[in-house]
This record gives sequence, C-alpha cells and structure tokens, in this order.
Amino acid sequence: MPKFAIEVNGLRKRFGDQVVLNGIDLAVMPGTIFALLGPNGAGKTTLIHILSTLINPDVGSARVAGYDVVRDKNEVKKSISLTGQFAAVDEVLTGEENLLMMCKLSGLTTAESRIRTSELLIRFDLAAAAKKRVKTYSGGMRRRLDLAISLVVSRPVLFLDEPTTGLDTISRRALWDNIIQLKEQGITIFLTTQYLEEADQLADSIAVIDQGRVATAGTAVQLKSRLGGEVLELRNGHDELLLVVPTSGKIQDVMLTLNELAHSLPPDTQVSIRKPSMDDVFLALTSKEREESYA
Ligand SMILES: Nc1ncnc2c1ncn2[C@@H]1O[C@H](COP(=O)(O)OP(=O)(O)OP(=O)(O)O)[C@@H](O)[C@H]1O
Repeated sequence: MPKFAIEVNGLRKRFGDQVVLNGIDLAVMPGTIFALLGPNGAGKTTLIHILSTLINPDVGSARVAGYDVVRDKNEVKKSISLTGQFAAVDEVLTGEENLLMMCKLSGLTTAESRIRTSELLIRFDLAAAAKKRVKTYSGGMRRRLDLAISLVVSRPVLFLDEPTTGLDTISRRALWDNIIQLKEQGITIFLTTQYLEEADQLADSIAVIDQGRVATAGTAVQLKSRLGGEVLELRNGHDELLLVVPTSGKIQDVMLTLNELAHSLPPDTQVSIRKPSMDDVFLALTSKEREESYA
C-alpha cells in the first residue's frame, strides 16, 4: 500500500452549470477510518462516485490504493468495495442465497462460496436469519447484509455511503462495531455520514465539505479545538436553544461575550458552558460559508 490509501488533488466536477466539487484536496492514511461530512447536496456521493471510478472528474486527480481513478480504472476497481445508500440485494432471495450468488459471481468455487457465506453470516450476526427472505429483514439487517455482500472478496479500501442512515441507535452501534473490526483487519474505510456523532465516534480523521470545498479537516479533537476551548450555550425559558457562541472559557472573555449579548436576549435566558461538539463544528462551518455566499 502506498503512503496514502486515498489521495485527492484539486478535484473539480460540475453537472451542467452547477459546480459540485470546486477543488477538493484530501489524503487518507492506510488502515484508518475517514469520515466525509457535509450538508445535503454538498457533493459527498459525487466524490465517492469519482473515487470508485463510476464517473470521471473534470479537473484534478485522485489515487486509490496507489492507482489513478481515471487512467487505472481496472486496478482501482480490484482494490475497492462499495456499498451504496440503497442496498443492491435481491429481496426475493434469502440472505444466504444473496451471499452465495455474490460469491459465485466473484469467481469462488461452490465449496469456497459456502465457507465464505457462512463466515460472513456469522460475522454480521445474520446466521439466525440466513434462510429468511430479505424482504422480511429489518433496516439494520439489510445494511449488515449489504456490508457482508461488499466484503465477499476482501479488498484494501471500502467505501460506505451513509451506511447507517435510517437505522435506530442499537442497529447503528452494531454496524459501527462491524466497521471498527474491518479497520482492525487493516482495511481503509472512507465513509460519508449525516450523523456527526458517527464521525466523532468512528473516524480517525474527518473532512467537512461545503460549497464544493473542504471547509475543515483533521481529527475530531482538532476540529473541536479550532472552535475555541469551550462554547456558551444560551437557552430561553422553554429550554429552546437560542445561540451557541465559541469562547476561550476565560472569565474576561465570557463576561465580554455575555455583556455584548445581554441586551438582545430575553431576561430569563439560561447560560451554560460546555466543550464544543461535532454539531457545533458542523454548524459553525457550514452556516458561515452559506451566509458569506449569500451576501
Ligand atoms: N448525475 C448528475 N447530474 C446532475 N446533477 C447531479 C448528478 N449527480 C449529482 N448531481 C447534483 O450534484 C449535487 C451534489 O450531489 P451529491 O449526491 O454528490 O451530494 P451529497 O453530498 O451526497 O448529498 P446527500 O447528503 O443529500 O446525499 C446535488 O445538487 C445533485 O443534485
């Protein structure tokens, strides 16, 4: 594996006159989990499609497992697994039949296919449901089957486009455990997510994209610390959030901020001070950029 499992330089993509990616630079270390965050329509799926060779960029370059996504498409395809927002499983077949079919399509013999299928059913906690048709599966079971199918052949880089969207907390955490196990085997995981907590809990590094550019990148701790050491959270008498303001937490700064705000806020405003969350990072970055672009 080269120095970076994924490397993106100056990537641009437009659809008609809509610029979706406007100069993206990223680097993902091998054997790590990377999370791409961004508001709806920010271009996350477009970037995954370029990195998995489904579409070409207009400008810039990207390498996956050391291979160029335009010049070395076949090598890239042999190095990656991809699961999408919409599971590509056959609803009429059972979970076991889906896996067996995918094993055979991937060139495994019947004996190898049986072994691999039963390994994956156990690993993704689907053994009890193996002989049930997929149309009877819950959302969490479908996602686990989708992930199992994408791992029929072990590849060094795995792309997960919103792997836990729509799942309840328990199913989401079960899938996080599966994803962490894959990382422990040395697989590099590139995921997009709408859930900031998911990036916070899972990812070794995070990038937030907005308006076609990387708004910030780093570890969750780095991203939060860039907001300042603390945030002031202001809520009205009905416990509704009014404002979150970054602060150093030092008494002088807190007093200055509160003095500036006091005249514009209701007298029953409650103030608390806490560490920044990923939600604060996301909101601070993406809403600021949007305000600037509308100005
Ligand atoms: N093939 C296409 N033709 C035209 N426009 C497209 C095409 N694919 C994506 N777009 C547009 O590009 C923009 C970015 O879409 P994309 O799906 O990459 O965003 P996203 O960040 O994955 O969004 P979401 O979080 O909603 O899934 C959207 O405005 C979308 O309508």
